[in-house]
Amino acid sequence: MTVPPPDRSLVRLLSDWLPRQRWFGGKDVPIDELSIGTATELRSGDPALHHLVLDVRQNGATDHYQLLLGVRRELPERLRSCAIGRTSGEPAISGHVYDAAHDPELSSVLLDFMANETVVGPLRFRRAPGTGVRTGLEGLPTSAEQSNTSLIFDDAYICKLFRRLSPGVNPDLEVNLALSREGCEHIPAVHGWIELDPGTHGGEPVTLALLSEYLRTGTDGWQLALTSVRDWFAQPSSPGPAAASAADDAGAAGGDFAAEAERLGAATARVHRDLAAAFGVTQTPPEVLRDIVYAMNVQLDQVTAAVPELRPHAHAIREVFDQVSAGAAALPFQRVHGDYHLGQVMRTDSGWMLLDFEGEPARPPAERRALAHPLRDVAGMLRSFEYAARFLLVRDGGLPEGTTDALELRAQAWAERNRAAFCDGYAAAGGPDPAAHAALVRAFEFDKAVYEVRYEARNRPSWLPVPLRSLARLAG
Ligand SMILES: Nc1ncnc2c1ncn2[C@@H]1O[C@H](COP(=O)(O)OP(=O)(O)O)[C@@H](O)[C@H]1O
Ligand SMILES: O=P(O)(O)O[C@H]1O[C@H](CO)[C@@H](O[C@H]2O[C@H](CO)[C@@H](O)[C@H](O)[C@H]2O)[C@H](O)[C@H]1O
Repeated sequence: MTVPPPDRSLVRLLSDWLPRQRWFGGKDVPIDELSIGTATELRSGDPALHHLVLDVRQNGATDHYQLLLGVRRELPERLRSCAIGRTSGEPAISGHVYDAAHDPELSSVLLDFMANETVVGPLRFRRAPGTGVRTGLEGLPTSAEQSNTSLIFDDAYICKLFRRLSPGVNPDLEVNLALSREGCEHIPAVHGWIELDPGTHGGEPVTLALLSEYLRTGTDGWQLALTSVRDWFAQPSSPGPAAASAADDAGAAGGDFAAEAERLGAATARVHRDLAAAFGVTQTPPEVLRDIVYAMNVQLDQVTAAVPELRPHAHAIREVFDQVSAGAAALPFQRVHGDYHLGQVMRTDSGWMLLDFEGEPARPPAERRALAHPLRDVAGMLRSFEYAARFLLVRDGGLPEGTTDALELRAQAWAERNRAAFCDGYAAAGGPDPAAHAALVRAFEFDKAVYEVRYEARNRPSWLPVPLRSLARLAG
C-alpha cells in the first residue's frame, strides 16, 4: 500500500518540485522566494485546471514560469509521474496537484479555447488569421528533452508552452508569423497562440504558447545525423593512412548525410533571405562587432569561472576573438534563428523545416531578438555537426579502451564532410560564403561552444565532454 503524501501548502510543494524540472532555468542557484503571480481557473470541477504564473526570485532577480496545474481528488496511476503533491488549506486549489501538461483530459481545453478565441481573466486565446483550429483533440507532451513543453494534438497540431516567460511577444511567435507572411516554405504553419494581458503593468502581451501545424512526416535532424554517424562508425576500417582514408570514405559510407547537409544549408540561406525581407537588414559599423566580441569575452570569463574544465582552452579562444575584433569591418546584420542546431530542424516529405526561433534560452530577451550576422546561425549548425559526430564517443562514459582514437578520426571526417556540404549548400543558395568569412565563423563557433559548456554543465553534465573535446581540437 502506498502511503499518501503529507498535505503541504502549494507554494512549498512548488518550491520543492520546480528545481527538479528539466525546463527550469535556475537549477544551479537556490530559490530565495517563490510566489504565485497570477492564478486563473480555466476549468472547474474534478479534474480542475488552473493556469499559474510563478514568480521565482533567485540571486536578486525574478524570473517568471508558467504552469498548467491539474487538481484532482484522486490521482490516477497514469498521472503519478507528474504529481507535485497534495495541498491543504487552499480553498481554491485543494487536492492532488500535478503538471496538467501530461493530462490529455485537461490539455484539450487549450485547443478549444484557441478555436473560440476565448478570454479568461488575463489570458487571451488566439487563432491565427485565415486558419482554423479543430476542437475536441487531446494533447500529450512530446518525449523530447526540452527547454519548453510541447503537446501534440492527434498528429494535427503541436502546442509549445513556453516555460520561462519573457516580457512581450515571444520571438518564436513573432518570427513564425512574419515568415508566414513572406510565404516562407521552410516553417510549419501557425494556427494560434495564447497570451497574457500585461494589465496595469502596461506593455505588450506576454506570449504563453504557440500552436503550429504538426509535421507528420518529419524526422528530427539530430536523429537523422546520428543514424548516419552510427552507420559510418560501423563501416569496416579502410587500409591506408588513417586520417586520409577516414576523410575519403566518409562519403562512400552507408547512410551518408552530405546531400541532406547541403540541402539544409540551402534551406537555411532561404530562411535568412526571408528573415531579411520581413525584418530588414542594417549595415552595422565595426564598433558593433567589437561590442559583440566584448560580450563573447564576458561570457568566456563567466563560464571559465563556473566550469574549471574550460580554463585550459580560454587563452586560445580569446586569441580567436581578438583577431575578429582587430579586423572588425562594417557588416550587414539581420534577424536570425539564434539557437540553430540539428534538433531545431526536421526533414519532411517537402524538404527541411526550421523550428524554434526563440533564440538561446539562457540569453536575456533583448539579446535574443537583436540583429546578428547570419553566419552566427551557420556556426551554430557547424557546431551541431561536431556534436553529432562526437556524441557517440562520449555517451555512456565513452568507448572501450583502444577503440577511441580510430573512431575520433572517423568522427572528425564525418563532421568535416557534412560541415563542408552544409556551407556549400548555404553559399550556393545565396547566403554569405562561410569560406570567405572564416575568422568570423570561427569566432562564432567558439562563442557557441563556450555557451554549450555552460549549458551542458548546468543541464546535462555527462554531455560536458562533447563541447570540451571539440574545443580542445579547435583551439589546438
Ligand atoms: N511543427 C512540428 N512538427 C513536429 N514536431 C515538432 C514540431 N515542432 C517541434 N517539434 C518537435 O519538438 C521538438 C522541440 O521543439 P522546439 O520548438 O525546438 O522546442 P524547445 O524550444 O523546447 O526546444 C523538436 O526537436 C521536434 O522534434
Ligand atoms: O533546443 P533548445 O532551445 O532547448 O536549445 C538548448 O538545448 C539544446 C540541446 O537540447 C542545446 O544544443 C546542444 O546539444 C544539441 C544536441 O542535443 C546539439 O545538436 C547542439 O549543437 C548543441 O548546441 C542548445 O545549445 C541549447 O540552447
